[in-house]
Amino acid sequence: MSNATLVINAGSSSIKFAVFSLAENTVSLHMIYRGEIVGIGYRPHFTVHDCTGEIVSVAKQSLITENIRSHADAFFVLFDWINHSLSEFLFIAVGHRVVHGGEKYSIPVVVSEEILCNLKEFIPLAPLHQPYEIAAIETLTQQQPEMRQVACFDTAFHRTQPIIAQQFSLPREFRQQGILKYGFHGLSYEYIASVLPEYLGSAAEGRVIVAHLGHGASMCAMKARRSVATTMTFSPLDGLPMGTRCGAIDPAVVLYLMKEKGMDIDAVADLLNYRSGLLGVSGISGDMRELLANDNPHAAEAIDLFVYCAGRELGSLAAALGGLDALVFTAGIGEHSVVIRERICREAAWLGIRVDETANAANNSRISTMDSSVSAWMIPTNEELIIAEHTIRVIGGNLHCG
Ligand SMILES: Nc1ncnc2c1ncn2[C@@H]1O[C@H](COP(=O)(O)OP(=O)(O)O)[C@@H](O)[C@H]1O
Ligand SMILES: CC(=O)OP(=O)(O)O
Ligand SMILES: [Mg+2]
Repeated sequence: MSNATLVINAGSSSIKFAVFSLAENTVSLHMIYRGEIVGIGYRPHFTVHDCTGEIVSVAKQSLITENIRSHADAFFVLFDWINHSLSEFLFIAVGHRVVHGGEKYSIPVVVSEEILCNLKEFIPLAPLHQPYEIAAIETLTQQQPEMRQVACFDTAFHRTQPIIAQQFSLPREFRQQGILKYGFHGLSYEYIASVLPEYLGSAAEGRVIVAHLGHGASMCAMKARRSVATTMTFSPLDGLPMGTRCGAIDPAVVLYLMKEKGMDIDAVADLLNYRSGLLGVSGISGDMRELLANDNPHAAEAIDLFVYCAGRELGSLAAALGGLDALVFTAGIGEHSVVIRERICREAAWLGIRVDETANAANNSRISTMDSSVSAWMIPTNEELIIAEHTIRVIGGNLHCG
């Protein structure tokens, strides 16, 4: 049996996972399997790839996949696959993405009963993520009580931001109560920051905006590879419009809906989290790929709004950085949608970005022309690797990555 670590990354519409083997003495990490259950709740699909990128399990899963209607179903299918297919590995630890760590958790931790209790307090702030991440930890605790489980937080990367970027203009006592701009997608940004020099060379230490555009979407302004500002704030609801989330909205809209339209808290929460964004505006789907393939004008309107908001947020983050050296696209939409990348780059032409249509269409890493004063890039994210590295370090491994 060889030692391995399992990583679970529960997103709002997907559960991604990866298995890393661990060499006995050197403790170096090698990814051996990577898989995902995507489209949970609308069009579930389960795939597993080996380290060469070959699909090792999918066709056989199609029957099971039909039964995945919720994150709970997805975990059942995933753990069943792991128990049956990975019996040659001895898992020494499991690393989890946990979206909200609040003020208290700014570094990864080994999960205890007390920590789990604290993390449950953040469920109302991240209802599309935190419950599923906690469910994954609890399911594993039941199955294997001795397993060390490490929580790695999406919020942690942003704790380097200047206080002014983390503050709301509310009376001081609210800050003491933890009403702060936390920021999210931090594990993805941490990975991108770690590989930026490989792509950008010395420009990696300059002013870079990373656009994590997935089912949830945000942007992060980095100076010298550290977060200085981001579009998501107190919860993963703020900033850009997303698959089903509204993004930035005047808080008076909430007050109006409740006071004048008789909507209660649950109805408003449901509206803003599950019925808005691309889904709400199009009335068709929250999935960017489906909207791009649909010729209904409402689909086009939802995409136009997404691109427009991304363009405006880019301007705001460039202002926070005092200029811009590079723009990086990542996550589901950022990595795969040639059209959205090109349109956002065109919105940012005034900042000095000139998209290279051929390079963009070919999904090259560099997607801007060589004479573009601000370079643009597509860099696939790898939240799982960052989680695995943290997990091994937290349990005391002396890590060299491979
Ligand atoms: N080829 C593509 N073109 C456009 N959008 C895509 C493409 N591939 C994936 N996407 C979009 O990426 C989003 C999912 O991103 P992902 O980062 O995997 O999600 P999650 O936030 O659940 O981790 C969906 O909106 C999906 O439609
Ligand atoms: C924080 C967040 O929105 O995550 P995801 O993009 O995985 O939904
Ligand atoms: Mg994600």
